[in-house]
Amino acid sequence: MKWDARKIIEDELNKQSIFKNRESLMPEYIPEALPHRENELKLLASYFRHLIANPGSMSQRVLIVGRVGTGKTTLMRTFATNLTSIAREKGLSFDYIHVNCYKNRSLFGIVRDIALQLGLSVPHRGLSSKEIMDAVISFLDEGDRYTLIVFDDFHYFVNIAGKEAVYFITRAYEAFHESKRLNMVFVSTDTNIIGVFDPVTESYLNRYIIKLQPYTSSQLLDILRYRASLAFHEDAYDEKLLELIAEYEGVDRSGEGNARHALTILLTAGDIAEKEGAGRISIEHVRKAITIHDRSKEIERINDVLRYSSLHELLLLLSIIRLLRKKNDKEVEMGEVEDEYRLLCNIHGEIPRSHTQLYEYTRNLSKTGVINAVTKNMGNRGRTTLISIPYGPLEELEKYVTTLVTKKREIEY
Ligand SMILES: Nc1ncnc2c1ncn2[C@@H]1O[C@H](COP(=O)(O)OP(=O)(O)OP(=O)(O)O)[C@@H](O)[C@H]1O
Repeated sequence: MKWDARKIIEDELNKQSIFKNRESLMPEYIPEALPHRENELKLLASYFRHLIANPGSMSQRVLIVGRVGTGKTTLMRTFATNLTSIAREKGLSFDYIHVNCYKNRSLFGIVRDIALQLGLSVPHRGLSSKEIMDAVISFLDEGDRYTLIVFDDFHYFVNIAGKEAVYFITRAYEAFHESKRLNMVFVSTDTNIIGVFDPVTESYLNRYIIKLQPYTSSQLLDILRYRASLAFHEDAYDEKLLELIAEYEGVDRSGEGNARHALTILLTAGDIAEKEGAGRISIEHVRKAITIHDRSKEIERINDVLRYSSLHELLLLLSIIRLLRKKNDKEVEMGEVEDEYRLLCNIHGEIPRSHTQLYEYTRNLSKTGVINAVTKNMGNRGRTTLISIPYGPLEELEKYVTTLVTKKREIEY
């Protein structure tokens, strides 16, 4: 038969996909409905009632805690975007700002991000956090504006920026809040985070805390039903598949109660069926997806952490992985990691970062649980940092981090 590129492409394009809207199963998709989070949504509305009823009467601060995949980010985005449109319909100038504290881990980074999201222009250097915050408050005052700032993944900021920086943000209502235009929500997976606030803030937040419980299988089943109806054609799946996933992941069935996991498994099962040209998803496709999911659990965990890492932080991590594999050892020394890192930089045509910067990256990777780093006294050889990675397999991790490096380079160049 004649080899016909056009026909191959056309056949593929004309193939009926089982997906109606694959994107609606992606983690960043914001669904219109959040089954089993109605009460939390009501609670948020009651805490922020003043913003609509009597703007400027108070500055509210709320803490949201819950394990990974319990819907914290989606709940906040849903609440804040709806509140914004209600406020604007009432003629209020209202801004919702979502600060990602993994991406912005320093006080300056966070304050600058708030200013930028409000449309202010802020130089990279030259201004202090206090000066930028002053500019933010003046902007709000002059425009008679109100704002809700959501600090997502706040625990990263706490761990890396330290207590004083937390104090600056959480007590900003005293220093800057005379006008009562700032409202804040702190979101965290760390259920003990309340302990990092100063005593006054802690006792305040204790009254305004919303705890999201991990989902049970029957709750996950409702979520899966809803999301599957958005993502797939009706005849591409059936209830049994969803039940299998819900039972695997439900917190009452020894799963983690993580909606992200459940949705990822459904998406993977759909992808496998699509790749096989099966026309519909089978129980076997779901089983395969669960196996893949089990294998990549650790990688998925660090995926959240590494999403916003800089190119050189990733290159350093890649050096650690490569060296651990090459030496087939359980730990490696910082000095040899730096040599490997310089080698990698050379291969990629990158200028290596300084020792101090690398030390900073190591600290961050260790604090976020991607690596273990301990300083050891080596007798007359002085002190050294020993680095290990307690999960794996490293072969898969290397592939994964290499992909991240490639993607990062594509974005940067
Ligand atoms: N009640 C729900 N209904 C529908 N989808 C949900 C629900 N809860 C969570 N999800 C979905 O599960 C995924 C994870 O949710 P989300 O990112 O909000 O969780 P999270 O608690 O913020 O997790 P992380 O701590 O990892 O940021 C998203 O795709 C979200 O749309």
